[in-house]
Amino acid sequence: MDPIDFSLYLVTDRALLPVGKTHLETLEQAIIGGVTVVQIREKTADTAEFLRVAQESKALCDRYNLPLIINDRIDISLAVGARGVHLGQTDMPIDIARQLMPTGTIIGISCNTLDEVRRAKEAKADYVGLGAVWSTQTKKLTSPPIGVRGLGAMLDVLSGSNIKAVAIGGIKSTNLAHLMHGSMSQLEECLDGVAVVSDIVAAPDPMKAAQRLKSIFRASRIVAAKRIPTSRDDILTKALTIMTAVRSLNPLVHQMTNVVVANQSANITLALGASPIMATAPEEMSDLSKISHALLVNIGTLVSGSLQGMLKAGHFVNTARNPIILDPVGVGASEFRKNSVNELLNSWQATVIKGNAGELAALAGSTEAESKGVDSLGNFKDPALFTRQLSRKERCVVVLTGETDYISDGERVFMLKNGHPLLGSITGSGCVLGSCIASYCAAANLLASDGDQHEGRLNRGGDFLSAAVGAVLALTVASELAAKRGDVHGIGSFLPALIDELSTLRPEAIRRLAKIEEVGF
Ligand SMILES: Cc1ncc(COP(=O)(O)OP(=O)(O)O)c(N)n1
Ligand SMILES: Cc1ncsc1CCOP(=O)(O)O
Repeated sequence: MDPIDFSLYLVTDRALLPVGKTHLETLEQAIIGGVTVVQIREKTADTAEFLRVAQESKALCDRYNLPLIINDRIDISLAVGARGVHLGQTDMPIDIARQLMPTGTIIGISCNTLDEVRRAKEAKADYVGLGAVWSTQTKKLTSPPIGVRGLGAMLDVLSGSNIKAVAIGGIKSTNLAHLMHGSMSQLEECLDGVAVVSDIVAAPDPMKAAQRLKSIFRASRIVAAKRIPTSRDDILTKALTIMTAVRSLNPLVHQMTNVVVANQSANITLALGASPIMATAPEEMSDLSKISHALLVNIGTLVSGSLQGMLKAGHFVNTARNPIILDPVGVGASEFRKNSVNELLNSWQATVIKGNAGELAALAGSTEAESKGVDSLGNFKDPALFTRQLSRKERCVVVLTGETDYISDGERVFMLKNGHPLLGSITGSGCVLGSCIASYCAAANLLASDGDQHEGRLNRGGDFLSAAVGAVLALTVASELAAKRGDVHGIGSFLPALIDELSTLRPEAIRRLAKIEEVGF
């Protein structure tokens, strides 16, 4: 028998059908739209009704040569000759189900924890349904959603096995690209498919809904496979091209930052040649995402209201395919900050995460480097390796700041040694670096060709590694030039001099002064 294509797995729910639509017409429309496998899920029907729905659905699926799976009930699956059964953790164990079902029957199981995934692997399930990823109106959840990052950890457990993995719970065309990008395993294995209920079943046009999901799924898998090779000199040249583009394109950089640094962040952004807009109200996030070119999210003085704005803003910015820079300031200082960053990263995909050793350790759940409030105490034994691993885990560029800065896209790691002690002595130097990275990423994204696979993208495919390198070089080289000036006598006179130096900084100065090396492994 042909292997099942799990790409777009429709799970039915007749209770969600719009008024006037029948189960069979919706199912047929969804199949025409591109569903690749169907599961009949009947949680309240009695046996006779479940059997009738299953038989009718099987006849329809046969007409389109599509595999049918039955939720929970081995007897109904056998009765209609379905291709398989989907079991829950408290249903029939997989080994007994195998004995009862004909050879070749597909057996899937729902998994909500890493242990459940490990057990499904041992029991040789054919596939696992991982979730719920996000909250959903379709089912009353008994445990919290696992989020895209939880999914990635589950895919790590399945690495190297033949078990297929589909995600389920709250999946819609508006969050599918983020799901596909953010959930990849450390070895870059993607989900085999997505199981969807309401986004198709409750849609006014189930055919269009299925088409849209399918096209985003396909595009996301192609985008995931792409890589841009870059050498040390290449990256410097690209970083300087982006620096020039910031001035010529004058991107609008939306910054949701903390109250301590808002003013200097706005001035530094202007000095680079970009334009700042500092706004936090959730009500204006949709409008701002249409006019801005990048978003900076800095949690330095986070309150519940601003978190809501950040959650919304990120969602709209991913949809607009613009970059998001996350600065998890002092994330290790409180449970509120930790939970908030977790929620942010499960709600949208960051393009760059920047932080000091203490912050990035807290974000990664490592105890190697500790923090005192927003300051870092100590560093990692191998900062380059840590940066690369975090970048792979979070599926974005990571900038680890310190006396030496490390920047990685999960493949390569660059080590940058520019800067002056005065930069570390003013408040918010890390935060203004976030503004620089956001401005450079905005320009890099504008420079990128949009590509044809745009539906699967969370940005235009800009070179964000070079952008981050360029931004760090701009700020640190400018700090060296500012510190040398005769009118700088301490931190009070340093900040305006830094802003001046940034506004006149030229690519040639960076090329001459840059201390950048690629770290080999
Ligand atoms: C593919 C897929 N994954 C998960 C489920 C959840 O099924 P459900 O019957 O609602 O719950 P459990 O009893 O399995 O936890 C599904 N139907 N399909
Ligand atoms: C059956 C199931 N299992 C986990 S979440 C869920 C419901 C998913 O429905 P929707 O796709 O409408 O969020």
